[in-house]
Amino acid sequence: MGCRALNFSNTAGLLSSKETEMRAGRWRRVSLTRFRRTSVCVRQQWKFRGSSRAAAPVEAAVVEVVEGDDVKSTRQDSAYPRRSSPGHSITVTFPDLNTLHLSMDHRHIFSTLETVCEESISAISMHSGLLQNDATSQLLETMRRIHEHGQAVNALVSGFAAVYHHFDFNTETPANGYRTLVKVVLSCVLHIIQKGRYITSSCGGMFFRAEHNAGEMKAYCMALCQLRALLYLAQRLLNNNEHGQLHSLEDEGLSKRFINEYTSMHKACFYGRCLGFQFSPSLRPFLQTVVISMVSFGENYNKQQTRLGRAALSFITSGKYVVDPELRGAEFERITQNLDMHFWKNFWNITETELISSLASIRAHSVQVNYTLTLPGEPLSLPLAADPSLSVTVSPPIAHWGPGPVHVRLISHMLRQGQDSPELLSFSRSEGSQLSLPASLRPQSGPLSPWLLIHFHGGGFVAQTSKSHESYLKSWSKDLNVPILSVDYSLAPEAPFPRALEECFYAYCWALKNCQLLGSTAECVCLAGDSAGGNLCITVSMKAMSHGVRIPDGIMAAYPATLLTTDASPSRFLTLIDPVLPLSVLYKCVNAYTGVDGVAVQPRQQLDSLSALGRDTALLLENITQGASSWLQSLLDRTPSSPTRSSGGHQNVSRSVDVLQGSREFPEGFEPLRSGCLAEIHTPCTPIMKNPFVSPLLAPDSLLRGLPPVHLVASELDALLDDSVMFAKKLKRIDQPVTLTVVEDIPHGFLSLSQLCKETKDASDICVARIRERRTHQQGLFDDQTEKETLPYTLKSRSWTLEVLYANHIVVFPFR
Ligand SMILES: CCCCCCCC/C=C\CCCCCCCC(=O)O[C@H]1CC[C@@]2(C)C(=CC[C@H]3[C@@H]4CC[C@H]([C@H](C)CCCC(C)C)[C@@]4(C)CC[C@@H]32)C1
Repeated sequence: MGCRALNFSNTAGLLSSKETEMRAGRWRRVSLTRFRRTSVCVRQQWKFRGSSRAAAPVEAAVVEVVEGDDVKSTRQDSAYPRRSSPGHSITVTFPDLNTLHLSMDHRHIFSTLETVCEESISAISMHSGLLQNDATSQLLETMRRIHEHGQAVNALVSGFAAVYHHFDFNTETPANGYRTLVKVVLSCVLHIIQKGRYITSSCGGMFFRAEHNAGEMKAYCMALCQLRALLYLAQRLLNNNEHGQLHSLEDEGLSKRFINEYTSMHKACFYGRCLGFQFSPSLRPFLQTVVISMVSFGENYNKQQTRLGRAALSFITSGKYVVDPELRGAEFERITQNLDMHFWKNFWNITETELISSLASIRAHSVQVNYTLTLPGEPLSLPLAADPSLSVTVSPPIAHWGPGPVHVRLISHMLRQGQDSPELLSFSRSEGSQLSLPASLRPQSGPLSPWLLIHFHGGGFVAQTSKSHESYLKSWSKDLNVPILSVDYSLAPEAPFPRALEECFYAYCWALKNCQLLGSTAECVCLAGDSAGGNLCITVSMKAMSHGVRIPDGIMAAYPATLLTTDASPSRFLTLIDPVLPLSVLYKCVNAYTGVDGVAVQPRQQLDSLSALGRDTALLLENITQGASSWLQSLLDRTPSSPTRSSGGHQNVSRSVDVLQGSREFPEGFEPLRSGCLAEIHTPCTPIMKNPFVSPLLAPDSLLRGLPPVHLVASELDALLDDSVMFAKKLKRIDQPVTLTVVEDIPHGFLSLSQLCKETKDASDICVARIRERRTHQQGLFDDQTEKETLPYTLKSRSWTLEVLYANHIVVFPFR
């Protein structure tokens, strides 16, 4: 058989032939290998033209072909037995199932869900007949529940779909928390459809693993039930809020009630089998690794003294969480609800251990300059922006423990003038091997760059450093051909607000004054930051305005936190299901930064890393022995009725919280699943949280007017999406220059994951392009001939291509 195109009438039974034709232009041809006379198989190779989803693989699909060219039915199934016998090759036009829901009406999805439920119920009943065992009856019960949830969720989704466009930033950027919730629900339903189809078609087979499939379905059923609860909460929010407003700013009581609900709701199902179902498939293995590492680290957290020791022990105990997703989910829920801030600081800083940072640096670009510097805490005199003949004195950071130095890291792809000057080197800290190179071995220094990028890292104000963000900064320095100064501000809870802000502002002013030492003429200075760092970019600029010093030429804030109050918003409901930012952890960050936890304030101690490493290594052997025995012990101890396990169970969970029974956030007859362990969320709403320098979204217009152009790059599946949407709207309302780009399918913190897959790399490239846009504005800088000659790798020519690509990255949301 030669190559020919199949006339395909229905994909996964979800598209009508008319729609199929309409969307034909979006499909590409893929090659299929023929297995038997009537079936063909395609694996992980569907691509969607011109979309950021381009590389998203889809699990295997089986297409059944009847006579001629017509496809009778299609199934998607990762577990479908694949025979590897070589066969004929045919070509079929096939859409990406991942993008299918983008082009579909949600009603269609729900009617398919209904059919799938009915078909699977009758197939299971038919095949199991009188010999129903535990697993098959569980499966039947689960399908019935899904059917019921599906009907209720369908009505809710229709309600949101009718109004959610009112909350968008503009028509080109259709994104807000309501749309996100709907998208997450539909993604869950599509997973159920896919698994349901498989069950229907294979439950009669000899190799059908009823118990495994019942477990999978049950997990998705629980997820759907909890998502239904979130939709009810979001519906309340929608009814309560003013037109176009996403946060419940006017009603603190409502947020408190939501938080009470949240604390008791079951979450483990989102961290077990369904972990990261909402994200791009290429990220799921990584998320699994992070969650497994986290629970193993958490289990050993109180037992061990050192980070390295804990890491080794965690590695050993992680085995049980790999094989048992329910146990993993329950443990993750327990950890996120109860462990203290220091656990998160330690775990989030795990990337700084020698082993992980050297692994990460293997793929990172190499740079000629990577120095850590300590800026002395001395007053600076800077010219007034309004009248440069006058000057203003900027005092060093003083909050909480008086004047002190500020730590920074200078990263530059190429060595430039000033960067090897004795004056700069006098600020250097021990790290940075290039500094010790004899002059003869040092690369020749290039010219000063006309611009400078100042970076503030994320990490919830409590964790991470410029080093954790080094890998993407190195490639930015190359792509943008710019020196980058990343600030290692002091972290909470030891250093609450305003210490970090003061340090960042001081570093900004120092860089303006000493730009030549950093290899720049500072004709164009941009600020960039992610998450908590995005917040600092905005607040540092506000501080520059209020001090009368020069403001930066542009801001690029990736998924920034702009509102640090406890107000609910639809995207914030994602914290119930998000493995990266669970609500209880966010609260701990906010409380630490705003000083609510009242931890004793003390200057940051710089640990002598060499002696720490020595001590770590000494304890490592001891830990490994202990770890191995404790893992064996835990395996022996495990019984099916152990308390941790039972919290993942359907029935146990729903009965576990009597206190909240009868709470009426939900309609009669519905109750979400409850958790076995309550989260401890301490939520005082203090005035400091409303301080505009903590929550710039609440800043009066007068404080925001005069800000430089702000480029926000947010993630559609991020709990902080609404923070970006509302901040962009606020700036637009007062005619401030602002752009909002929303990327799909990747979580909060995607910059830290930019080496992981194409989607995160593309998102990082968008951030680069947004920063580059500022430079494009400064035409003069671009025409600098010396710059072009000495730097052949400048990506000026590529920027056009990228700009075309970006248009596709702006979320095109289908559910209007
Ligand atoms: C019920 C509704 C009420 C809603 C009320 C909401 C109230 C919330 C209020 C305010 C919100 C704003 C608070 C401040 C937000 C700050 C956010 C903020 O800055 O969050 C960052 C926190 C660190 C992190 C999670 C992140 C990004 C990347 C992550 C890193 C990626 C890889 C790293 C792993 C450790 C690597 C492991 C390797 C291994 C295989 C062992 C990992 C996960 C470390 C943590 C970071 C985002």
